[in-house]
Amino acid sequence: MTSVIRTDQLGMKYGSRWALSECTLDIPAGHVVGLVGPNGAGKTTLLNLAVGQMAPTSGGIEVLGSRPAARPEQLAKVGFVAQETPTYAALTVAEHLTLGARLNPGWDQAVALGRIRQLGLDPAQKAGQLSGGQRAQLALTLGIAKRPELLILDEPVAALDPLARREFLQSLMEAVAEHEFSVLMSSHLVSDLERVCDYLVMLVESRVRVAGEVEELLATHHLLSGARRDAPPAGVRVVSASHTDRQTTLLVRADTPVRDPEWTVSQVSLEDIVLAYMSQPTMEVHA
Ligand SMILES: Nc1ncnc2c1ncn2[C@@H]1O[C@H](COP(=O)(O)OP(=O)(O)OP(=O)(O)O)[C@@H](O)[C@H]1O
Repeated sequence: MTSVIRTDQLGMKYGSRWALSECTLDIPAGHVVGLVGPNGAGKTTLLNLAVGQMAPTSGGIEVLGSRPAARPEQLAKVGFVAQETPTYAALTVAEHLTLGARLNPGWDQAVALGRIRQLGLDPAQKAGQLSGGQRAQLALTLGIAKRPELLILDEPVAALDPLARREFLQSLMEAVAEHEFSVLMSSHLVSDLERVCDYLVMLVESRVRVAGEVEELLATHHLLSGARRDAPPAGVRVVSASHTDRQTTLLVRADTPVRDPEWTVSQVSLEDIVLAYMSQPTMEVHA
């Protein structure tokens, strides 16, 4: 299967500090990938490496089969909406589209105009006078009208209110359904990602903590509760554990169903999984 992003022991160091280390990933095409992790985990660093804005300190990265930004054809295949959805305050909406058309060989003006009309944006309005949500939608329009194979978005909804976030993600999903491109999107808002992503990559303290298809992550993680004890059931890896005087609760990864009568097994949400990995950066592994 084609990979959109493949990294091998990828590392990036600023001064003496690793912002990303030993990052090995192979993300198949055709997914909406959520990139999550606490502040400073290395998400923006990974995205900037993926768009070729900087070169890695160690290891390798391939995006759509070549080195990021290696050739104009490769640049044309990757759209990027950087953090804080950058637009030019002094340019009108229409001028942004003109600029997009000039800079991108695969530019689809019909798609761009259709989206602007659908969003109710005034082509004559300057980007500096748009609301945060409208600016984000304009930046997304530029990314989509480029007709990329992979669209990378760095925290695109961070500054938006819940309604604007929903509208933004809705437009993104409509565009994905219509044009069939892959998406890699970082966000802190796991509940939003849960609605739109079918693949998750989680970074904690500059390392990949977990990566995989959401469906598989949900199928292989469980919440176990039972009488207080220290030992988990056989064959599970404990991701996080909490105890009261009488009860133990474990979030575990298990490749086969847990059928131990001593434990009550419940389903977990993606948010439960993310929070468990975040709260226990050094995961214990039990045989
Ligand atoms: N230009 C830079 N110079 C020095 N250190 C940097 C630079 N950019 C990032 N860092 C450091 O690298 C680490 C990873 O930063 P990065 O921005 O990739 O994290 P992030 O996961 O995107 O964080 P956030 O969620 O807060 O945006 C942090 O410790 C940060 O301080």
